[in-house]
Amino acid sequence: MLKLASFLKKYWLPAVLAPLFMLLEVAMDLLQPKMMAGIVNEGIVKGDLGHIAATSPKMLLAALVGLLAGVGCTVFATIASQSFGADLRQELFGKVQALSLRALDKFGTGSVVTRLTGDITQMQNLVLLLLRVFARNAFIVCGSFAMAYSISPRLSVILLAMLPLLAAFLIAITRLTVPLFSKMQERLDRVNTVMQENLSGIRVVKAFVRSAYEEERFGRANGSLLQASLKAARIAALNTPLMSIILNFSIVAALWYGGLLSEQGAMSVGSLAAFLTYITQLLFSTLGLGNQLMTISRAKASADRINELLAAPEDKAAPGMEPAERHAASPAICEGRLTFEHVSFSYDGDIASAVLRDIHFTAEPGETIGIVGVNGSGKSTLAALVPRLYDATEGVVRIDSRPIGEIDPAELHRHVGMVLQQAHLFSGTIRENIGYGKPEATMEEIEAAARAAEAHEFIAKLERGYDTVLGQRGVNLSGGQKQRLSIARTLLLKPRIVIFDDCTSAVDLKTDLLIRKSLQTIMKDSTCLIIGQRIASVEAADRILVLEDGRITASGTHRELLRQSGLYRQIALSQQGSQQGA
Ligand SMILES: Nc1ncnc2c1ncn2[C@@H]1O[C@H](COP(=O)(O)OP(=O)(O)OP(=O)(O)O)[C@@H](O)[C@H]1O
Repeated sequence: MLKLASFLKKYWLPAVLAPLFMLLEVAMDLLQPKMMAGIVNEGIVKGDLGHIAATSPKMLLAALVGLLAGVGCTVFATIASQSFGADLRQELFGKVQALSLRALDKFGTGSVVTRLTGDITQMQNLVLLLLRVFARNAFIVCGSFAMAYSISPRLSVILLAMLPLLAAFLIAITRLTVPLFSKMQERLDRVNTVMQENLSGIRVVKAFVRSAYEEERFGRANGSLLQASLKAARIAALNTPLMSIILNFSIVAALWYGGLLSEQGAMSVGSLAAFLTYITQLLFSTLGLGNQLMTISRAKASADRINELLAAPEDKAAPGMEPAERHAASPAICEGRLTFEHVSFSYDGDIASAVLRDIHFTAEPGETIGIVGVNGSGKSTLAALVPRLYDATEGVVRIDSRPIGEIDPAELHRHVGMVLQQAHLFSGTIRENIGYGKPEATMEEIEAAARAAEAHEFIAKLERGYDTVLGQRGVNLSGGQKQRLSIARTLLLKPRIVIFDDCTSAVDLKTDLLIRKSLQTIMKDSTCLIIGQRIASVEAADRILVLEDGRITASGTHRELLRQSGLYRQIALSQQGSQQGA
């Protein structure tokens, strides 16, 4: 938890002022019983009305100062905790952007979302609590003990005897609750995952009339969260009564002794009343501290989860090289020669379960390489290694003879463009979406990229053209239109190496042909990898690689492969009818 405290450094002033104001408020509160004792002893018992008249305005002033100090504390504590939460959220979001896909796969989206929202809110609440209520209770405990001690040291020492017992109890309950709160947050991850899957796949759910099943699935996740919450709550519920027993026991002992002293005339009634007020305050504030310990336990579980995400491996970190060194050591990609040197890859890092094995080929600058293979043969995985979405488990991927691990990530991404199978668009205008990778692009550049991707025609037909606002994930476009926009987005960057990962699967064959023709012109100097289910998408490539079970089993031109590769011939024959039909 202390690691995260560094996020509070920037807001040290409000973080210091808040408890100071609270200290002032508590001091004012603690003065009241003492002044009241004076009124009882001097004013009421001795009938000194002047004393009452002189003390009353002081009590009012103390109350007013206490009130203002309380407001000040709330304002500063809110500034510090909200700013702390906002910075932590920003940092964590930045971290998520930098995380390797392997790490993201491990955490899962639901868990990342819970950490970014629920866990950070827990931490934010903790800071607010520590600066206000916890500080108040801690000051009251110390202050009321000091005041009680100033009235009767002998009586106060009895209260001290309870401390070891109380400490042992609080340590035990914290040990019990932290793992339970961690479990609660994990179950919350599951609830978020189910919710996200449902919302992003709501069309499938409706098409398959599976709402009832989805509700049941959500109910299971929700029920298991409830169970974990109740278990934690049951333990936490023991906190107050057990602490009350310990505290009340010691207070009864102090009172019994206080009564004796008063009877013997060793203690005045007013002092005994003030002493009682102080130890009652002490009792409530200690109970408050105990309850707040539950919030701290919960925040500790959240802090561990946030730290786990902050410590997760980042993308593109070349082993043994600092980013600055990498940058200095990284000349610009100039030719765009792409080499896979005996590359194998496994998603879980275990070579025994590799999905790519011994991939070895070179794509020369300006060359177009087609990659075909059945579903699951490893085509998209191979493509993902080029922009380092994943790193090769064995072997090396090189660009212009340099291992890609040594190329500055920004440089790599500037020169490697990728159009993914799933066209993912963002809410915003069409213009913003095409210009996503180059926000400074002119309208002419955007339009040229859209024309090359055969998207200009349909955009021009829209009422607001390039200023048409897309819904979340481009929901108001057809699948083929989305794919064309995502092709335009990549073409705008004019990358040296460009990968088209089956990105025209939803485009009709005629448009696919037009796109490929314009690509041949616009990308003639770039190295292209075209992954395609359709032979028509790759047949014009300079060379085609056939991928089977993660291995390259044949390589050649369309004509050569028709003769040499049984699988290629099979795929080509199976598509002949549909192509002729088109
Ligand atoms: N994120 C992932 N984690 C673990 N395994 C994965 C992941 N993505 C893909 N795989 C596995 O890797 C293998 C290759 O998948 P890949 O997506 O590269 O195939 P593909 O040839 O592109 O398939 P398709 O033609 O269906 O797109 C498959 O067996 C798949 O189950």
